[in-house]
Amino acid sequence: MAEKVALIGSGNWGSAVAKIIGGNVQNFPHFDKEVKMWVFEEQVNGQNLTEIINAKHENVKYLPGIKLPENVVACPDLIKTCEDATMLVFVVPHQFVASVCRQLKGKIPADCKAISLIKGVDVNEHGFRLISDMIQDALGIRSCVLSGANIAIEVAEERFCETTIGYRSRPDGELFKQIFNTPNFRVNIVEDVIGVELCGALKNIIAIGGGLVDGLKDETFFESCGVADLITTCAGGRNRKVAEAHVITGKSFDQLEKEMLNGQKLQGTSTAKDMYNILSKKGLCHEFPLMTAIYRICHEDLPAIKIVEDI
Ligand SMILES: NC(=O)C1=CN([C@@H]2O[C@H](COP(=O)(O)OP(=O)(O)OC[C@H]3O[C@@H](n4cnc5c(N)ncnc54)[C@H](O)[C@@H]3O)[C@@H](O)[C@H]2O)C=CC1
Ligand SMILES: O=C(CO)COP(=O)(O)O
Repeated sequence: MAEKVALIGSGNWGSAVAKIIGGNVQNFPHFDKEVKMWVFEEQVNGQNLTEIINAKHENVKYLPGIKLPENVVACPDLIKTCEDATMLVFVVPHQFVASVCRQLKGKIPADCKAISLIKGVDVNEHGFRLISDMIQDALGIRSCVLSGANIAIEVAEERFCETTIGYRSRPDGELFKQIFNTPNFRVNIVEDVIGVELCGALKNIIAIGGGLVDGLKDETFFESCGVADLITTCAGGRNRKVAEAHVITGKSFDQLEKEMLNGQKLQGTSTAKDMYNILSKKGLCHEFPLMTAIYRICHEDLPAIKIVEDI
């Protein structure tokens, strides 16, 4: 039996992946050539968005300027979009997943498979749940996840990038890879749904922080002395080289400095000590947990793994 893909969502990212999936299903004999895409219906210039998409093969509101393959068919009815599908691609903003799942509950065959491209988590009074678990719990089907360093318009313009699929069952991971992988959108699959999904959800909070900091930042940080030097030193400098060797060999920083640097001097270890002395005198260590943890690893035999726990 042919696999049939349905897309649940048609926003910026949903439309970009519709372009990829619509193209890929045509390359394999075991995929049905039609890909239905559920569109949350709305009016654009007095016309239904689904009708515009099906006439122009373009999501003029959420991904303007990008042509979608003609086998991608926009559908305003969620149930009709999914009723004959064997592979569901969830790509709605995370706040709408619960209502989508409620509508689909009991209407999806048990042998259907899902993948979530959604970056977010579901929080309630008992704690939090992965979106892929929400889908699994509601529909009784297995769900993979896909997440990566992917900006919708860049992917739609076929600029090179990679992405990660996390699977629970390897055949699911391999099957979903077939509908996403292209020469310019390279998919790697890993057996770690939780890791892939949490990376995608939590990075969005840090992205807000990144924007806030950029907004506040003194221009000096954009000179070579700022972010550029930070990236350079973390990638190729002596401080990072010796710190990595400390983890791998278990030897002290002083010993490694002698063994590896042939008389050259590490600056980070002594500066960490100088800064720690100032921070502890001023009672500010708790406000600088990264600097404090690094000082303790360098000078107080704190295990390196504590860099994660202490911050
Ligand atoms: N845009 C991007 O570059 C990327 C987005 N993502 C993730 O993909 C997920 C979906 O994002 P986008 O496709 O960008 O969507 P989007 O940000 O473009 O969201 C708008 C979509 O939500 C729909 N919508 C509005 N009200 C709704 C409702 N009540 N019920 C259901 N749908 C409703 C709209 O019709 C539209 O399709 C998000 O979790 C996002 O983090 C992941 C990677 C890249
Ligand atoms: O997930 C994304 C990049 O990986 C898209 O990020 P934004 O939702 O902030 O545009």
